[in-house]
Amino acid sequence: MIYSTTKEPLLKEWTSRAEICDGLHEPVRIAMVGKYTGLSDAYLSILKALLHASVDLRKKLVIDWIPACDLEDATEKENPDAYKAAWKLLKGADGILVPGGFGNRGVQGKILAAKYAREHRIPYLGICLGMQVAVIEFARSVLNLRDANSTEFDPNTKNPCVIFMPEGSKTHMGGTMRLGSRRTYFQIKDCKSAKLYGNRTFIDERHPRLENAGLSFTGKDETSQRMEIVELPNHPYFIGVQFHPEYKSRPGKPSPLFLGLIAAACGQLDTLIQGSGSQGNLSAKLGNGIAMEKVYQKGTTKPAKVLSDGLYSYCNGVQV
Ligand SMILES: NC(=O)CC[C@H](N)C(=O)O
Repeated sequence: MIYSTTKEPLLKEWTSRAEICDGLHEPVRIAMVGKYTGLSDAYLSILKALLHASVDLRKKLVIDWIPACDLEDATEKENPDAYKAAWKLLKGADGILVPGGFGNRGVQGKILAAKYAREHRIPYLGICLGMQVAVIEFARSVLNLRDANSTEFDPNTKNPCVIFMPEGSKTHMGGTMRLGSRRTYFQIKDCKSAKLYGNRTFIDERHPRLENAGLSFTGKDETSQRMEIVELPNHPYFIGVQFHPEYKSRPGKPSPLFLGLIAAACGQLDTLIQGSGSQGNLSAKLGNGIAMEKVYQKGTTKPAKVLSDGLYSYCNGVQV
């Protein structure tokens, strides 16, 4: 019975992606500044999302793992070699990603990474905690609120710029988070994140909080109480999101924000954004079901023709 219904597996899409992936040689270096850098599986969804986006843009993904603690002043004294190595990697990166996380350890290093990205105009994507540290850093450095902090790290801070949600637990890690797929409404049309999501008025992304002033809060929840997306409008690419876009990234359907990071890291963000929008036809199918139709040749900024079978490139899990 089974034989009569089984068809030839359709592997063409997968094999063509794998072939393209194997042939990629132009590197894009992304610094992953996290807490569990010795255990890459801790960031598996993010690695896959980075891979989906870089293969789509025909770049060979190189991940530079940077333990956030190693960027901190204390490490300079205790372990100068680790400190030097961490800063060398950060300074050599084309783009910086600060993923989600909990607890105090490494937070100062993540804040320093966000500061470096902001001041040196390096493309930055902050996810959840990565968004929160970007906001804390902005409040401290730009708004001069020296003790600005999240109440998760300093419950007594006079300048809380990240707060516990009133309905969540204040005692359990993770009790602070919104869970599942939630709607985010774009507040500003002319921002990079809205353009990358095809100029839609809202998106549904998955969560596993935030209030402030100064940065551009380009996406909020349906109550406009919770900040979901922050951007620095005058920076080449500096975006923080409270949700986790990596969960919706798929082979052939890369997450728009990861595509944006990789494109910005390669100096191709304008080309990518120009191809998006209701009239536009960017590359491949983006997350959230947005259809995109062009792919990019490696090393060029010109869209290339779609693969012969109309499918897009990907490889199955090769990590550098
Ligand atoms: N997923 C995360 O990065 C969580 C960030 C932060 N610790 C919070 O609870 O809001």
